[in-house]
Amino acid sequence: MTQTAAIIGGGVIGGGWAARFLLMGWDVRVFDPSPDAARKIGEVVANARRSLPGLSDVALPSEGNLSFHDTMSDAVQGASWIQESVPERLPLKRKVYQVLQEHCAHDAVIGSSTSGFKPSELHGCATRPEQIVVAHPFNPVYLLPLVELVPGEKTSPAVTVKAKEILTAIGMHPLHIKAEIDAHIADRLLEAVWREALWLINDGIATTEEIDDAIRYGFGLRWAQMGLFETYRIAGGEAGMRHFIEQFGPCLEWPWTKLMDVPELNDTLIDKIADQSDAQSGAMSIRELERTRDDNLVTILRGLKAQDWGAGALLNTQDQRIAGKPVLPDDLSKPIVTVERAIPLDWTDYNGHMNEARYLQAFGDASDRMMLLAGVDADYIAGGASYFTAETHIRHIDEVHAGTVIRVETQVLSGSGKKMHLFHRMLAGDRELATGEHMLIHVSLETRRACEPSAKVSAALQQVATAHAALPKPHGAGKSVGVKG
Ligand SMILES: NC(=O)C1=CN([C@@H]2O[C@H](COP(=O)(O)OP(=O)(O)OC[C@H]3O[C@@H](n4cnc5c(N)ncnc54)[C@H](O)[C@@H]3O)[C@@H](O)[C@H]2O)C=CC1
Ligand SMILES: C[N+](C)(C)CC(=O)CC(=O)[O-]
Repeated sequence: MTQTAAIIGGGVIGGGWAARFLLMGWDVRVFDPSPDAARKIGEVVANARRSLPGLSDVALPSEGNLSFHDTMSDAVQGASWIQESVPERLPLKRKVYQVLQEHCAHDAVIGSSTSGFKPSELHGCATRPEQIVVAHPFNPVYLLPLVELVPGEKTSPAVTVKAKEILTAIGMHPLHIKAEIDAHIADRLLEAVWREALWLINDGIATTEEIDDAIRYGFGLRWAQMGLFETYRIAGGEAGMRHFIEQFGPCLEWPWTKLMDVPELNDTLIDKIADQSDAQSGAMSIRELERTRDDNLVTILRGLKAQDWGAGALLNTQDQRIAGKPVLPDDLSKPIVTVERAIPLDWTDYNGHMNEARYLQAFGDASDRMMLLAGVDADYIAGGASYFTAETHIRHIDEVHAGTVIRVETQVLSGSGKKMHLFHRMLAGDRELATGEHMLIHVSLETRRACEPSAKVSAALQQVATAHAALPKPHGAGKSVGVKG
């Protein structure tokens, strides 16, 4: 059954939550008194639609239904998750809980996006504090998986468990923070960097652009994949963390930072920062900057996916959860769907459509899936045998663009002996985009020479090939590159 999330406050963060829930198949009900809320959320959801589905190598659930409501009482109807993302003002947040708890389900999770308030501060005079937990996300919520999950003393442990389950199911990484502190973990770290950056501008040492360059050409890249401690462990050389601390620990007592001192945010400093930021980035609109940010994040995240590391490993686990266990379909009277996915942003090229290399990647993924369905899984490969592709013929029939959901249907032309002869058709709906004919040979990973597959794999392939032999020979099968005239 489709689940429902209520979004209370649909600004930058509420819009991001709405987009993530929606694209993960939830119905989303929004309450925000601003007349601009529907337009703004529409724009955030449009950004999410072009970026999020391509992070996954399998098809996401069908998108849920987005609706806007005039009252909070209406918005929370049927919601099992309620996310409060109203402005960072404690009396306002407390008032919101009072109103929504009069109308929401008692077993719904109420998450707060608060960047800085502790859950016990939010609990204040709530009717049922046990329902309320801090769920602090990062912008853009639809791409970044981290959510700091901070239960308060009065939060029910069952709510924390349910919150973890739901956040994991929508592709997030709930980081359970056991102690309540102002600004949780990440904003405490970010604020230290932000404070130093303000000093550097105030003192005329660096501009906004120079500070951003210092981050994005250097340690920002490192932090995307290993964080602070693993990075510094490596920086200690072979002696690791102990040597690193010996060498750089004393610097903490030197005047490298301005510590807790904050520059006065007077008009002069605010004008200086805003003017420098305009000079640095003013040529692009916020929406253009968002799209550039999203393109870059998708590329980084997909790179981490290939390494099965950090946030990329999380995405791979999510894909496996969605795809389920590979089993041959009962009905073999038609080709097998071996790939169903959205085209990622980084698969397109200077012609504005999917690059030719990615057709091979999609067909390669289809062959991998067929191998898995036949029983050639990680254990089989670790046992010393696999398939190598010996020959490929791709026909490019129609263009395909980022975000389009494609499907590859695979017909097994032959599966006897050492050969696996596959014919893949790539489609978007009924539109044929490409075909790929592939000959794979079963090999011993020890000798690197052809050998017979196991009896189990052989039988599975034979079963499919026999059933598929009743299908018409696919158009284009057995063709070489055509030369007309
Ligand atoms: N902007 C950011 O980078 C991040 C913000 N947060 C947190 O998310 C929360 C929201 O922040 P933003 O989205 O940035 O603010 P925002 O100003 O973009 O959005 C707030 C939205 O709440 C609406 N609103 C005001 N009163 C309301 C009410 N009584 N009921 C329902 N909606 C109401 C406003 O119309 C507005 O659309 C804050 O607690 C903030 O600390 C968390 C992570 C990052
Ligand atoms: C600036 N901020 C405190 C609202 C930032 C956050 O809370 C998280 C983020 O996305 O950086």
